[in-house]
Amino acid sequence: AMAISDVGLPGEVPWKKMSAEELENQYRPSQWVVRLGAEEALRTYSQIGIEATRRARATRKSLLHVPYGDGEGEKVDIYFPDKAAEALPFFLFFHGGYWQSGSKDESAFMVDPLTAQGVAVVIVAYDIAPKGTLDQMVDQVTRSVAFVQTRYPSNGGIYLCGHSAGAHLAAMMLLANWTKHGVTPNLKGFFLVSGVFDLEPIMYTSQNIALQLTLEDAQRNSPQLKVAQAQPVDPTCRVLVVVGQFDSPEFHRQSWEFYQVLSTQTLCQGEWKASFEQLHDVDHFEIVENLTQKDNVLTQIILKTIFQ
Ligand SMILES: N[C@@H](CC(=O)c1ccccc1NC=O)C(=O)O
Repeated sequence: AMAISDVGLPGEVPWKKMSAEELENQYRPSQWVVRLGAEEALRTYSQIGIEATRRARATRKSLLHVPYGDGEGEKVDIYFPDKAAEALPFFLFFHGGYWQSGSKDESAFMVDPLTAQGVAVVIVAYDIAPKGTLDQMVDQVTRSVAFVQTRYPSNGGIYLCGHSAGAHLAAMMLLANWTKHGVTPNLKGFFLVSGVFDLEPIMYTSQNIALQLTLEDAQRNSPQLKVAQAQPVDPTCRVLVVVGQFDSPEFHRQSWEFYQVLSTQTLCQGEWKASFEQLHDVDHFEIVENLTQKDNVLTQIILKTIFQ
C-alpha cells in the first residue's frame, strides 16, 4: 500500500509512513481492545455509561439539561454531593466519540465516586459532527467552562477532564482566550485521558468523513502545535496526561508527545505542572468505565489531585 506522505523526519512522525489501512487501524480504538471484540467493547462502554447515568440521576441531587448557551445542544447536567459545602470543587467531563458520537446522557461514569467525596460533577453536551464543526465544539466547551465559573463564582477549583476526543476539547482549554468570555475560570487541573492532541493524522482516516477537517482546521485545533501560545494560568494548575496500556501505539505517541511539549513549556515559563501516566491493564474504554469505581487508580489520582 502507498504511504500517506513521505515528508517529515524518519521516526519523528511515524504516522506519515503508515499505509492508509494501518493509520485507520491505529485510530480505531475498539480494534485494540483485547478482552472483548470491537463491537462488544463499544456496546459495553455505552451500557456502562447509560447505567452510571441512570444511577447518578436516581441517587444524586442534580440539575439536568441546564443551558450554558442559546443552542439546543448547549446543555450541562450538574450532580452535587449530598452534603452542602462552601467552595465546592467542580469537575467537568467532556465525553469522547471522535467528535461525532456520544452524549452527556450516557457519560456520567464518575458521578457516584466523586460526588460521594464532595466534588460537584458537570457532564457537558456539545454539538457533535456533522451538526457541529470542531471550531464550534471548542467554542461550546469554552462557554460551558465560563458558565460554571459565572454560576458558581466561589467554587473551590474547576477541574477539566476529557476522554479521547473529549480530552482534545479539554486540552484546547489550555489555549482559551478567557478575556473574550468575560470571566477567568478558577482552573486547577486537567485530566486528559487517552486523548488526541495533533489532529492531522485524523484527516486521513474515515473519521474525517463526518468531520470534514481541512489541514488549516486540523492545525488550528491541535493543542500539540498551539500550546506554546497558551494563556498563563494559576501556577498550581496541574495537567495530567494519561493513556491506557492497551491503547494503540499512535494514542501512546499522541499522549507522550503532548506531555513532552507541556513539560518543556514548564521549564521555559514555569506554567504547567504536567505529569504523564500509563495506566496498567486498561484499554481505551475501560480507562473511563473504571471511573465508576471508587477504588480505581484513576479515580484515586483524580481525588488526590483535587484534595491535595
Ligand atoms: N469508532 C471508534 C469509537 C471511538 O473511537 C470512541 C467511542 C467512544 C468513546 C471514545 C471513542 N474514541 C475517541 O473519541 C472505534 O471503533 O473505536
